[in-house]
Amino acid sequence: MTTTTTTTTTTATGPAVVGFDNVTKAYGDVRAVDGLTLALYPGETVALLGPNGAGKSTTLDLLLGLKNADSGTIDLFGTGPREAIVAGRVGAMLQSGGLMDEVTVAELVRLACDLHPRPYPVSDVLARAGVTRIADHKVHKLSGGQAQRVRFALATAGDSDLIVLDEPTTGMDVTARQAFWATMREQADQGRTVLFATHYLEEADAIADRVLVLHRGRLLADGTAAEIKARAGARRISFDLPDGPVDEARLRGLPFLATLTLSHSGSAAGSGRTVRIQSTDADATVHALYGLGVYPRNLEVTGLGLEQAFVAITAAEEAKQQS
Ligand SMILES: Nc1ncnc2c1ncn2[C@@H]1O[C@H](COP(=O)(O)OP(=O)(O)OP(=O)(O)O)[C@@H](O)[C@H]1O
Repeated sequence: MTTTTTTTTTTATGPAVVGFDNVTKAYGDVRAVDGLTLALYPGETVALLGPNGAGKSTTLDLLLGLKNADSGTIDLFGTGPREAIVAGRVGAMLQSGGLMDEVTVAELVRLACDLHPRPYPVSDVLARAGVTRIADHKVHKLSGGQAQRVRFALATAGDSDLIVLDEPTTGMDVTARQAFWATMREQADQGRTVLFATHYLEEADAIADRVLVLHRGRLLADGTAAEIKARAGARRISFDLPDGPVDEARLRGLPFLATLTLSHSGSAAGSGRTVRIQSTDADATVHALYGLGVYPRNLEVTGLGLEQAFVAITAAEEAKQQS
């Protein structure tokens, strides 16, 4: 089966820092990563998206040398993953990365700094990750969100060129998330590459310069969030109808309709109906709407959000594979 991907228009600066060339990794019959080819460049913030089981964690594990590929090659900074990690080129924050028990946050961060070839001062690392206040707390007594911040501190203990994050903000509150992403943006602005896997599509939309969509171990889409949304094709149309009879069947007969919902919107000014449509050709649908003699109020035509685009793209791929 061939899978098409959109072409990225991300401005690549300099040679690739990460290269996957036709990489495959299977667990028994399951191809967790299936012929993956991609390149990442300095200064990019890249979101790795995909439904559960798409192969995101396996891809990151291969990148970090925690698993070996069955075939294909992985290049990091002109070497293999393990050499790059030993050289301190990569900082990583993994989903389930166990933190040592019985040590304090400061002790653990100091250890990570000691191990890094180009460490930052411990106090800077603690401050950047927002854990100075809990520096003398025992690691095993931290809340989920605090433990995530400590993992973040460990990933930024030294001057690495690539930062790899697996579901980094899980368990963080809104303030911690915002501070976290502001720091990551700074890291990317300084020329580092930030690669993160996430299930929070609004984060990917807001943060990432480039979005990779994985599906069953294959790269389904690669582009900016705007390109991915445009690729999904559909647009949303919403409008209000004044009080009075509505011929719902005629509305449902509009061309290029994917979905239609009708809801009542009672207000002091009177009650009416709000119609929400997803259309694969919004211009034609709106034209036909006027043709029905319907005069919509507050008409809005907007693109899909990244989340809806993601669902549309992955559902279309599922349908293609099952047909
Ligand atoms: N150690 C393992 N042994 C057997 N199968 C595995 C193993 N690790 C992953 N898999 C399978 O490989 C596929 C890809 O898993 P992976 O964890 O990489 O996906 P993911 O995109 O990170 O998923 P999630 O979003 O749920 O974390 C899944 O079908 C998973 O069940």
